[in-house]
Amino acid sequence: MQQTHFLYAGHRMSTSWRKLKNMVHWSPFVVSFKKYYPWVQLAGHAGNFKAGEYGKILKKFCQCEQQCLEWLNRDSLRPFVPGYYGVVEKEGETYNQMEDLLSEFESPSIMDCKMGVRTYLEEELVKAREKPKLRKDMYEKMIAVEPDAPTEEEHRQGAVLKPRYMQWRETLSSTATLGFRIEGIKRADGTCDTNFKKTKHREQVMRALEDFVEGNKNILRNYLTRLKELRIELEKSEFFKQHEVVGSSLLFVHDSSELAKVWMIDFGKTVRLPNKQTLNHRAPWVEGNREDGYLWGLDNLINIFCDLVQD
Ligand SMILES: Nc1ncnc2c1ncn2[C@@H]1O[C@H](COP(=O)(O)OP(=O)(O)OP(=O)(O)O)[C@@H](O)[C@H]1O
Ligand SMILES: O=P(O)(O)O[C@@H]1[C@H](O)[C@H](O)[C@@H](OP(=O)(O)O)[C@H](OP(=O)(O)O)[C@H]1O
Repeated sequence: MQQTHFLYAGHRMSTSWRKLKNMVHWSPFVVSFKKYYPWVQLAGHAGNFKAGEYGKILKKFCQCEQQCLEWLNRDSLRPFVPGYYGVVEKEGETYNQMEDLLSEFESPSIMDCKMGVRTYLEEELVKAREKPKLRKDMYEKMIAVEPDAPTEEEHRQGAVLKPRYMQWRETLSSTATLGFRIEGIKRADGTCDTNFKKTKHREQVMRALEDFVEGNKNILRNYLTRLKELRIELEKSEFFKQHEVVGSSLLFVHDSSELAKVWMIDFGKTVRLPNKQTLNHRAPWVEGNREDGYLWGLDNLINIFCDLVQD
């Protein structure tokens, strides 16, 4: 894999072009909507985004995401997802064009929370069993955080399977115990933190959230209201009932005017269930039932916000 060095967010990084993770892509471009401002990508794959039309961004095309965004734009969840504006070709690449959720804010603070108890699809598990693919990059990411985490065999191979890596990340963070995890935070002053791999316990999450809102109770209350509204809509949504929602995030955005909103983003691994099957998104996952724990995670998140508001 080709290695390269370059600067993002003021940090010198050494990594591959193909998969560049766990860093803030601080202003990969400037967007315009009433004003010009640097766009921020808190998580996800580098190079996935580009500036779109006025107030819009382009994300590398993924058919699964396109289908979800089209449906969601007609569903009761519409106020909680980015507006979708179709497929766009630019410089030989295909993109989904969507609303830039940052555009209505002034120097926004941003947080990405990955939802659910599971971050890989059941079909990924099946594939990994049929055709095991050893990942050296994931082994390296693993030992960088926990040198003793790999088994003897994994150490010998210098590689791990993807589901093994994903499960390790889930139990190291709050995904397995709370049904969500913080992926990254950008504060109003421009400082960023994507070092939440070991943020696992309720108290650690509470401290991170308090820090994110800088102790502002009005912002906490506004987020709590929005999260409760989202839960009501999720419980009614036809889309939500009929999909396994994995690897999707809630994007929290607020600014000093105390405007605070939350949207669902990233539907690259949100898959329609076969044969009219439905999920309740709270039942524990056992392989085959496809439950994702999304609502269980949202319940926990709402509980934590309630406690913070009352503190
Ligand atoms: N519509 C949007 N408006 C504003 N910011 C967005 C929007 N969509 C994504 N982002 C930013 O980009 C980041 C990555 O988004 P997303 O999770 O969709 O990318 P991805 O490359 O598919 O991620 P992953 O690798 O986790 O699948 C988010 O954390 C957020 O900072
Ligand atoms: O956050 P980390 O620790 O860097 O780990 C990555 C993270 O779990 C992504 O969600 C996942 O992409 P998908 O959700 O798209 O599977 C990616 O897999 P990948 O390297 O195979 O893209 C992992 O490397």
